[in-house]
Amino acid sequence: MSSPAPTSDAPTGAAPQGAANSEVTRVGRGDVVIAARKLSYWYGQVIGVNDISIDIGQGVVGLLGPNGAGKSTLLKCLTGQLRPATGMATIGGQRVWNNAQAFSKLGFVPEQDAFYEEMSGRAFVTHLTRLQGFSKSDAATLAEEAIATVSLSEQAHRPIREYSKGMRQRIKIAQALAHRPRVLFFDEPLTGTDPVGRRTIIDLIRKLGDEGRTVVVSSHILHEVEAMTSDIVLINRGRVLADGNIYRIREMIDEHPHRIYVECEEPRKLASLLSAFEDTLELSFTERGFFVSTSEPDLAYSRIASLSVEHKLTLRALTSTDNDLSAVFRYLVS
Ligand SMILES: Nc1ncnc2c1ncn2[C@@H]1O[C@H](COP(=O)(O)OP(=O)(O)OP(=O)(O)O)[C@@H](O)[C@H]1O
Repeated sequence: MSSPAPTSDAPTGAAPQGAANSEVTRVGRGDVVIAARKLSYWYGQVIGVNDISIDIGQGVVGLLGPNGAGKSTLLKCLTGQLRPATGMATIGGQRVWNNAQAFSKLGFVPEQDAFYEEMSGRAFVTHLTRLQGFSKSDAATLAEEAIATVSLSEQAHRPIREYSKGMRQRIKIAQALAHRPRVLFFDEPLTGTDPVGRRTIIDLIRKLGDEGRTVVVSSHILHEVEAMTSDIVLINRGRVLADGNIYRIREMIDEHPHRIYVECEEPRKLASLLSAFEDTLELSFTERGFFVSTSEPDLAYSRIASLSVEHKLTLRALTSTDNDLSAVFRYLVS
């Protein structure tokens, strides 16, 4: 599996003027690629993001915060989809808002699906690549490469309406990669994926970061972000918690029981297998699955995956609720 090589016009550049450096959160390696200064956005009276100043270099950077923290709003401001109410965002030193040139340097994987369901995956990626200004044949070649990178070549002729959730995520990733941007944004890329799809996407994101791209990934699940990077920005109520030390956060989260939601064949059987372990603190059932509280989240995730394989209990969902993370954030900001 290979991913397209980045184009040569690598965007690096000076951060915009505005805030004193002491107020600026710095993440990622090397030169500043993405910069925001005093960035704010409101939805009427509701704060989306509030006075964010950040410099982001190369590699994978996790944007971590509970639901409603402002992650999607920040990503939309950084990618030029929303015009900030105040402040500005740049990529490679170029203002992002209303700037087609900056736009062609980035790839965006949105949280929501926005597909033409009848279109094949191949046609979807090719058409969007053409919109970046490539000729028909170049767009077709680039699309094919990107589709191979996400291991969907054999399913690319099928209409998207037939795709599973994981395949939909992967075809969205292919459209973001096809024009070979140096800068990529993923909004909650693991939502609804099964354990195998999750692993594939995590590995791909890590690889893109290792290749020297700047990859910003939002998530409300620490466990997921940690699997991709230790370079993490904490965001809550529209603000960056610059003083959030990730190791301390990890300790605090470990002190709180971690709640995992599982859907599988025969949920009661899997739950009863899990109940034998000391770190399983509580089990509660829903119509289609169950919640398990554990004091050892890392262990519990791998145990659930291996027990379901061993006992042939196909997993349909394995997600973390963000209750524990919200509790830690409330503690941090109070
Ligand atoms: N279109 C909208 N209209 C009004 N308020 C909005 C809109 N989009 C987001 N908000 C509000 O802005 C705040 C930040 O939301 P945002 O979606 O950026 O957070 P998030 O961290 O991405 O959360 P989630 O993972 O739940 O999407 C929240 O209070 C949210 O309710």
